[in-house]
Amino acid sequence: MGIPAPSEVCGVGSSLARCRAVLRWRMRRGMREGSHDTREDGRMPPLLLAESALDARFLAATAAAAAAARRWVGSGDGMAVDAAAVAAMRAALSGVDVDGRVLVGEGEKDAAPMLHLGERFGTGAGPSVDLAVDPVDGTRLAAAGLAGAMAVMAVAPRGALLDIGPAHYMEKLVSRVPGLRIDAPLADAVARIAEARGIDAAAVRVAVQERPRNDGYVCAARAAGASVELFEHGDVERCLRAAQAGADVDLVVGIGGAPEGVLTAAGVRALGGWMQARLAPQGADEAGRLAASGRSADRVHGLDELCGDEAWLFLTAVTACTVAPGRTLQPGESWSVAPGSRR
Ligand SMILES: O=P(O)(O)OC[C@H]1O[C@](O)(COP(=O)(O)O)[C@@H](O)[C@@H]1O
Repeated sequence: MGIPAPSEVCGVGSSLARCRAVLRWRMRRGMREGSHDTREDGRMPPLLLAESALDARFLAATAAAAAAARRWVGSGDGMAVDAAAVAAMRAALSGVDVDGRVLVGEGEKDAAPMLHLGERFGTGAGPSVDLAVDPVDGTRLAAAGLAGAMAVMAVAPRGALLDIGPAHYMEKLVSRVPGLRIDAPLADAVARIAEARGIDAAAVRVAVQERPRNDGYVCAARAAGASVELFEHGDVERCLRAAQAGADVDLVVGIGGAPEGVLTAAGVRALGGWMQARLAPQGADEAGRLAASGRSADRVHGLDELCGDEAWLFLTAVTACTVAPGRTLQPGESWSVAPGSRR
């Protein structure tokens, strides 16, 4: 693993101290300013978004999407929520000084307006980046005027994000406690969390998206003695919380959206959390497309494969979102997590 980039959680703009830290870091890594060439070892150079204020541009893109979507909060019209967010996000991304590619997007799954897979964005100047994006995670929450909707994206060096291809669904396990295995009985995870926190299994809080496909996780968590929170939408918000100490949730587990899984990984990694995932096709069509694309639903992906170690997460609340213990973003408020923000 490389030397972690100096970074901070939240906020647009760089402090003088942060700029000095970036310079020191770059000198240690021996990098030339503005260089995006492949290094001698064949790896891409680090993605230094903050030093060129590109982080602010990406955060502005989620802010623009959220602002446009807010017009439709409570309207009952989820398509309008998504369409407004997508148009605003696309416009905001067009002028960013990157050679950008949408690698992971959502629209096809819900037949919603979308940023297309493979779509290019940016001016072409600057670093080559890949994007995992959900213009609004929690579209139906926003349409119903409920909390938990956000405009969100992960940005990483080209090739660093897991290319999920035609996958729509993914099994996820997210926690603050390292070493949990998605292919082990859920009782093991509950026991390890209880041990790590010095609490009884009954005090371990597991969040599961309420879907028939997730009934088995609910039964297993309850059988292990844990307490289960069922939620309707918005697994990104809960996964981010589960990755942080002191949160109201210890573990998020179950099958949810695959794109959300990839962009969640960027935040989980940067916050020092733990995540494993595997593609989980729902139905023969998705399974067939996955197999035809050469992807396996058996393979367990850790954070290295999901997002690498240089991915950023950017988000803006469409409706109120609690992204960290004691940190509720009000509509329009933004938050970013830079690589190495571990705390
Ligand atoms: O609603 P489905 O099809 O079960 O998919 C689950 C996914 O949908 C969501 O609940 C909402 O996502 P969108 O608002 O982007 O549609 C995600 O949080 C979750 O990962």
